[in-house]
Amino acid sequence: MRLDELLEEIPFYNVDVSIKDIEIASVDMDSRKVIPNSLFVCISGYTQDGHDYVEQAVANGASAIVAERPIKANVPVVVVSDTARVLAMLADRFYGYPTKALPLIGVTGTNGKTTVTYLLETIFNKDQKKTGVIGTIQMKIGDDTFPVNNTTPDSLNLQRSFRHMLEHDVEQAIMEVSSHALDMGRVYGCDFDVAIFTNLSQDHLDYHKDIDDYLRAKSLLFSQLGNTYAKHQPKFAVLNEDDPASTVLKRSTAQPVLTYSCKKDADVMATDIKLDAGGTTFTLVTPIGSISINSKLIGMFNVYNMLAASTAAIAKQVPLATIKEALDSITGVNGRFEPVDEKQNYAVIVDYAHTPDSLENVLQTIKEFAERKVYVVVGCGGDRDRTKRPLMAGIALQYADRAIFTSDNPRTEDPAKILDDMTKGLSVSKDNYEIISDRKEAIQFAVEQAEENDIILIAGKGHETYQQIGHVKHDFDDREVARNAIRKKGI
Ligand SMILES: CC(=O)N[C@H]1[C@@H](OP(=O)(O)OP(=O)(O)OC[C@H]2O[C@@H](n3ccc(=O)[nH]c3=O)[C@H](O)[C@@H]2O)O[C@H](CO)[C@@H](O)[C@@H]1O[C@H](C)C(=O)N[C@@H](C)C(=O)N[C@H](CCC(=O)O)C(=O)O
Ligand SMILES: Nc1ncnc2c1ncn2[C@@H]1O[C@H](COP(=O)(O)OP(=O)(O)OP(=O)(O)O)[C@@H](O)[C@H]1O
Ligand SMILES: N[C@H](CCC[C@H](N)C(=O)O)C(=O)O
Ligand SMILES: [Mg+2]
Repeated sequence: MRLDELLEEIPFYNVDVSIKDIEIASVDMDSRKVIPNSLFVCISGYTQDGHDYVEQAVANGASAIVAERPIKANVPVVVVSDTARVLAMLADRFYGYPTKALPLIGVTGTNGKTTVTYLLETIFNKDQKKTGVIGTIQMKIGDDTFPVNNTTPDSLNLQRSFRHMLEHDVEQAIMEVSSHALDMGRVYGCDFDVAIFTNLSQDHLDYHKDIDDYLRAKSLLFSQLGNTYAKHQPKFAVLNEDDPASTVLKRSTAQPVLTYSCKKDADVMATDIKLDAGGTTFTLVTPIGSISINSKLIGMFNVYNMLAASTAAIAKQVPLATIKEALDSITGVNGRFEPVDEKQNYAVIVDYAHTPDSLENVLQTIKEFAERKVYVVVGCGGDRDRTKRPLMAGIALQYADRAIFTSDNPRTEDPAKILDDMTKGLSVSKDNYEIISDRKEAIQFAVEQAEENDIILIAGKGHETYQQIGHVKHDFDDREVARNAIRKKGI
C-alpha cells in the first residue's frame, strides 16, 4: 500500500516532504523487527521511547516514520498527536479493516474473561461455526494455537491476527479485552458486535489510579461499541445486573443492553441453582424460553460465567438447545479449578485466582464442599498491584485452615518483600500459616501435610508454565510440580 493511501484517514500535521510514491510493505512499532520499506511508528512506552530508535529503524530499511515530534531522519517523518492511537488506525487500515467482515465478541471484567471466551468457543463450535479466540492462555484459530505475550495484543498484532482469522475462514472471533488494552487504545477501531461485562473488583491498581479509573477504562469497551464503521450487524452490550458497576456501563453505551442475573429481574436469569462438588444445575430463563443446564463446572462464579456466555450467544441468535448442549459438555478450562488427580485420597486443585475476589470465590466454593481441612498455597505477583497483597493473604486465612504463602512471578521485586506485604498486617496467629518462598517447596509441603479428604488449593498461576524471576521465565507448572509431589509422597 502507498504511504499517502495509508495515511488518507489519519489526522497528521503538515509535513514539508513528499509522502507520495512511497510503497509501504509493513507497519512496525519495534525497530528491531523493521524490514525494508516499513513504516516505523514511534511509541513512547512505559520503559522505553520508540522515538529513540528511529536511527535503527531507518538502518533496517524503514522508508517513513510516524512520530509525535519532528525528528531528524533521511526519510519522511509524519508528525501526529498520539502515535498509539494512530498506530491502531494504521493497523486497521493496513490489514484491510478486518473486523468489518469478522463477527467479533469482546469480554471485559476483572474475573471470568478467559472462562467466558472458552464457553463461547464451545457454544459457537456446537453451532457449526469456526471460531478464533484471543486471550490470556493463547490465540486459537480453529484447533491451531499460537503463543501470546499479553491477554490483549497490541493493535498491530491484533489486526494482523484478525486478518489471519478471516483468511482461515473464522466465522466468529471472541476475545478478552483487558483494562490495560482499553486504556492504551490497543482495541481502538475494532468493530465489536457484542461487548460482555463479567464483574468489577480490585486488581491492577498499580496501573490504574483507583477503582473508578479502572472502571472508566473498562467502560471504553461499551462507549466505543458501534462507533466504528457500520457493519449492518446489530450491537449488544451484555451486562451483569448483579454487579453495581453495570449501572455506569449501561450509561456508557448507546447500544441495546441485555442483562443477566442470578438475583434480580433481568433479560436472562439463572433460577433453581444447585451447586454441588461434582457440578452445577440451574434453569436458564431467557426471552426465547427456558432450558435446564447440567454443567460439570463448579461454583457460583461459573453460573455467572455461563449466564454471560449464554446471553451473548442468544444475542447472536444461537438456538437454546445448542447453548445447552455446549454448556452441558464442557468439563473445564485449562488451569481453572483444574484437579490434579493421581488417585490420591486428598484433592489437589490448581486455579488461576490471583485477585482478592477470585480467591474468595474459589475458596468459598471449596469450603462449602470440604469434608476436612482446606490448605491454600498462594502468592502475589511482583511489579503488580501491591494493595491486593494483604487482602489476598487475609482471605486465604479467613477460609483455609492453613495457608502456605509463597512466590508467584516475583518479576523484579524481592520475593521476601512481597511476602512481607502479604503478611505484615495479619492479626491471626502464625500457627495458621507458613511462609515458604520457593513455590516448589511450598507445594511439596502442602502435599506432605494433606491427609484423607483434605483439599489443597494451589492458586494464582493456573495454566502458566513458568515462574518469572527478574526478567527470566523459568519452566514451572503447578500441575506438574503437584503431580510429582503426590507421587513422591505415595498414594
Ligand atoms: C505496562 C504495559 O502494559 N506495557 C506494555 C507496553 O510496553 P511498553 O510501553 O513498556 O513498551 P516499551 O518496552 O517501553 O517500548 C516502547 C516502544 O519502543 C519500541 N522499542 C523498544 C526497544 C527497541 O530496541 N526498539 C523499539 O522500537 C517498542 O517496540 C515499543 O513500541 O506495550 C507492549 C507491546 O504492546 C506490551 O507487551 C507491554 O505489556 C507488558 C509486557 C505487560 O506486562 N503488560 C501487562 C501489565 C498487561 O498489559 N496485562 C494485561 C492483562 C491484564 C489482565 O489480564 O487483566 C494484558 O492485556 O496483557
Ligand atoms: N465470574 C467470576 N467471578 C469471580 N471469580 C471468577 C469468575 N470466573 C472465574 N473466577 C476466578 O478467577 C480466576 C480467573 O478466571 P479467568 O481466567 O476466567 O479470568 P480472567 O478475567 O480471564 O483473568 P485475567 O485478567 O488474569 O485474564 C479463576 O481461576 C477463578 O478462580
Ligand atoms: N493478567 C494478570 C495475571 C496475573 C497472574 C499472576 N500469576 C501474576 O503473575 O501476578 C496480570 O497481569 O496481573
Ligand atoms: Mg484472562
